[in-house]
Amino acid sequence: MRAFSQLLDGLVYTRSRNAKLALIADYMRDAPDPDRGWALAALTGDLSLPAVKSAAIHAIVDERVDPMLFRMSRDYVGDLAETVALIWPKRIDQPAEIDDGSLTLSAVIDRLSKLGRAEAPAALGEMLDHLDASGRFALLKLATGGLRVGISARLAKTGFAQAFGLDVDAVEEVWHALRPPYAELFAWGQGGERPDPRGTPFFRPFMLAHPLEEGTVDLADYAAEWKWDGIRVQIVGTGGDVRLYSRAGDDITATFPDIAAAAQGIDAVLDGEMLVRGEAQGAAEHGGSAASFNALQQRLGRKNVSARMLADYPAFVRLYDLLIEGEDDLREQAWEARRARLEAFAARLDADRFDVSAVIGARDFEDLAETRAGARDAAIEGVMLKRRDSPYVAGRRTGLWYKWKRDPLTIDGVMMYAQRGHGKRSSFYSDYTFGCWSDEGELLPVAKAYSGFTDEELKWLDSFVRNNTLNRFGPVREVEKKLVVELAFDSVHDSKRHKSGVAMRFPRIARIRRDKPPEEADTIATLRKLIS
Ligand SMILES: Nc1ncnc2c1ncn2[C@@H]1O[C@H](COP(=O)(O)OP(=O)(O)OP(=O)(O)O)[C@@H](O)[C@H]1O
Repeated sequence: MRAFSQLLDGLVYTRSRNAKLALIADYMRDAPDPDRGWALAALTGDLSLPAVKSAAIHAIVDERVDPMLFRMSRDYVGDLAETVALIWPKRIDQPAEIDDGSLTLSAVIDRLSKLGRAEAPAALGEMLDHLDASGRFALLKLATGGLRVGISARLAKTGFAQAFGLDVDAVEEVWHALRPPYAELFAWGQGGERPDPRGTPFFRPFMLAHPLEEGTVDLADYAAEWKWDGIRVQIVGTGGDVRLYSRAGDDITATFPDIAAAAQGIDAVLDGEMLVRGEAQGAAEHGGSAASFNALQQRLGRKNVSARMLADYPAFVRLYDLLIEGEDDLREQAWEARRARLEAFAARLDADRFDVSAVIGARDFEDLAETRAGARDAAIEGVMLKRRDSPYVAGRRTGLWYKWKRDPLTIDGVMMYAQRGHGKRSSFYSDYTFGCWSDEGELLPVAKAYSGFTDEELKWLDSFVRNNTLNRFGPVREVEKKLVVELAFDSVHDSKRHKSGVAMRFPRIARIRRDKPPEEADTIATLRKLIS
């Protein structure tokens, strides 16, 4: 437990990605089994323990900690686990160094996984008594579920891979077939056999695209498809089971039971875009019948999907690649060959739930550019270009796939609030909230933007904020409503969370409009007209 808690401490206090990786790799190399496997599960978010409710922690706190001290520290520290770890009192009969190293991470996990609700406070109290402050922090983080120490699952896997000289994508490939504490994975790292995930539906890392910055491609070498505005999904069917994986490799089968059911029985790995049926604005001309991202968003992140949801927002997948069919791994083959196999395969699937992303017919690049410029379908984000002879490779490989996004939408907003940034920007007011005018003539926030300006402009914006502050509340400054900025964004949607009723996707600053008076900034009504 001591080594694990030191690792968490290190991760909390380290900003640099490489330093974090080194900490994880060192730990993975040196810690004993099965502790390091449990640690890996905790770091990747794959450890599922019955979370101890914060009520249980409050119960032990009431019993053991001075309430005044708790309240003050909580206000100061914020996080419950961190607060309790800090102020937990030692008993008088205890030696100064409580954590003698005998309490292992595995023992803690075992204990937590069997903990009943009634016994939780006493058992936690007893464990806390045996740990130092870092250990207590680690224990309480594990107990409350979710470490939140600023690392992603991918970073944890990369650290593991680095420790044993493995390729992280190769680790990703077998990951979903294994369960914590990943004995087979560590055996592989130490020179053993690569775990064989056959018979288990498991995720393969996705092929990604580079932006087509400038220049053109020859359409004799590249095929063009629309870039659909949904979420990437991999459908894996083996041994009668079907799993759906997101871009990050998360299992999203439970969120899309309609798709999983329709894919039942396939023996293949398919790649495509999850969308929701509907007629997005202008859809018909491009094979359409997809709603905008707004509709899909209603389905995302849900575990228990009601029948109503399924009926109101029916999902379907627009397929664009076939990685594996039966025993045939097609990834080494050319895109064109895979595409032919995909079309034949998809013809056997339920047409309500699956279609194939059409190849855009264009005479040449200019013709394609014209078609792209004229595309009004709100479910389209731009164009994808795929080299006809390219294999399917994980990650972004120059020259194989390009994304060529549509020009962004723009609107003029007025700066309302500003906050300091992070890291290199922590001494600048670099994070801004912008508003547009309501029908009643009130300025309402519509977007937060922190990018799109040069270093020079940042300095200018920072001093604008400092010289035009009306009020301060906490870290936020309210500024005089007089600076107009042109905001670029990818799309705009209805939003119940914002008073303005709208939310933008990927807003950024396109231009500072010092020439424009705030009264002439755009209205929310204008913004609403751009809702897709
Ligand atoms: N026809 C298509 N072929 C491949 N990818 C597509 C297609 N239509 C939409 N996409 C989406 O585009 C993404 C490819 O772009 P990229 O590799 O840059 O990923 P990204 O970082 O998610 O990009 P972005 O944030 O620009 O959508 C895929 O992850 C996928 O979700």
